[in-house]
Amino acid sequence: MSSSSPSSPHQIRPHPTKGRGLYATKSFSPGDVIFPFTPLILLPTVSYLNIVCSFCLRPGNPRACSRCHAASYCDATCQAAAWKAVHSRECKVLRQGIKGEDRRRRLPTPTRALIQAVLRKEIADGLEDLEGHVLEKKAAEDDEWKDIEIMAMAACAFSGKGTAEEDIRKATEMLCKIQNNSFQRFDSDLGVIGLFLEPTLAMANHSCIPNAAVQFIGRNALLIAENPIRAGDEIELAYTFYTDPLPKRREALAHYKFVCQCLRCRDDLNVYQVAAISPTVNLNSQSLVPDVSKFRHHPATSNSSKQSIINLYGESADSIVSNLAEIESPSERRKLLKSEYKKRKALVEEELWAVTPLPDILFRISMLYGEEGNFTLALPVACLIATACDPYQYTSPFHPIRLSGLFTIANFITHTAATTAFQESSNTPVSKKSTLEQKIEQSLREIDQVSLCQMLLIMILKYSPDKYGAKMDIAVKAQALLDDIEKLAGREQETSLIDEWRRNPNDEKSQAFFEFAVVKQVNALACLGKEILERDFGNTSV
Ligand SMILES: C[S@@+](CC[C@H](N)C(=O)[O-])C[C@H]1O[C@@H](n2cnc3c(N)ncnc32)[C@H](O)[C@@H]1O
Repeated sequence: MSSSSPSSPHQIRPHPTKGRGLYATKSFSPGDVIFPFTPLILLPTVSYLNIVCSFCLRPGNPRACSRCHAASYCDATCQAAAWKAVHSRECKVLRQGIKGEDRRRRLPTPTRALIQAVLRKEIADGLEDLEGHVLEKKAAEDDEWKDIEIMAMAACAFSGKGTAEEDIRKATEMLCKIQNNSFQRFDSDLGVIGLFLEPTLAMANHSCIPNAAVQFIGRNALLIAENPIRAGDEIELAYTFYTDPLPKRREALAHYKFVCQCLRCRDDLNVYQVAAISPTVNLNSQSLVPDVSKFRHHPATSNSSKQSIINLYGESADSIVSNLAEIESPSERRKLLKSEYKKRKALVEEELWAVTPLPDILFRISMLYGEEGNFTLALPVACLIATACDPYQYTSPFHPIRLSGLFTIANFITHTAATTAFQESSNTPVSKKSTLEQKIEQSLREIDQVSLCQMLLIMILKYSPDKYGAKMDIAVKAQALLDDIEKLAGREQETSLIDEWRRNPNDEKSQAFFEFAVVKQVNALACLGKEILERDFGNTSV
């Protein structure tokens, strides 16, 4: 573990109850990059070995190493860098002693990480001081320990460094440390694509109300402030989905061998109660949240009947997400989503949209409409997520999921704008008999969709971290779309208003413009999203 220099923005110190902890040595505002970390170990997970570069983890069409076929690279630069870092030794090992490419590819990710640690002294040294809870895990003698032993034996056998009792003991110890201190390397499009370990970053302890988060750019992990952090504050991250209900969080944290004592856990606070006390609520004045003052007084913060409904119907989205991943047919996925949505009818009726698993169900529904090319339905559901789910789950407008929500809306608008803007605008009012689709199309025709899309993309850039933002996937995608929009002719008036808002967002005129052009329109679409859900997923017919 690198010791912190006097100018370092973070410092490792003993913590009274959590071992050691990572502390800030200066203050940070939400969205600030505290520090960029370069990995000691970085590996794609098995299922992504052919999809992401084994060195920088960027998705694409990487070419497999012609010797071992068990690592792939974007280009010669990444391949050369990986070769120097670890692959020259790993490649030999992955080639030797086992026949058949498929088996090599299927070595579990922790075993491959362990092989790297066994082969390279620098990696083993980097793991030395980390907490692995080895004795507790060994004493449990459960399936987890049996798996650890099997993986350790496999890594020793593969690496050819000896399979004596002492070698295996050392390997189990390193594996426990790898497991207890790794991060899941997340990609905004693909989800979890790899394993990332850096010993100083690994000093950050867990909280279900974290004040910082990790975002990845290529090989590096950026530690980003989510809440205001003062010099001397402990920097805390979430090791698990902090919007899951308490029992599920406890289960997920059990293998880290501690019971979380944060306020969310201690008082079993619901998502609205945590949002109400968040120090970042006031930053939402330039966001899709229509009335920031109401935020702190959501009915579910005090109404006991709403709280009981949350306790009864709130649950983790894990099984829904994994069941959906198994189903290829969109119509079968629709059936499953319908049955899951209906099970949470009580949450819907009480408008408790931010309670897990409802946001995940809505997200999948919106993606399904998108996949089916039904963007007029996908867009309002995405607007509902961005206004009624995301701001409560992630109160900081800098949070990557908030940015991703903005991008999803902007992306759907590029489709709806193309289809609705050029249709003849009908002067006949929308009668009660009009289908919901007609009503939405009519609403879309009344919106300046291009300006809305442009402003959402500008918001993404504004909320991306200053120095590194331009390299983040989401900011790169937003900038590319923005460049296309800026090429459109005949938008001088709109462009001048948007430029003025961009320069002086807090100016009264700019605020009114933002309220009208963005907040009002997205929230109106979100209301239509509720009607869509009721019609397609809430009724009784399948
Ligand atoms: C990634 S390490 C964090 C650094 C660790 N505190 C150390 O001294 O090495 C994870 C371990 O830290 C401890 N830990 C993390 N968060 C904690 C919390 N909220 N309460 C108690 N212990 C915690 C647990 O022992 C856990 O297995």
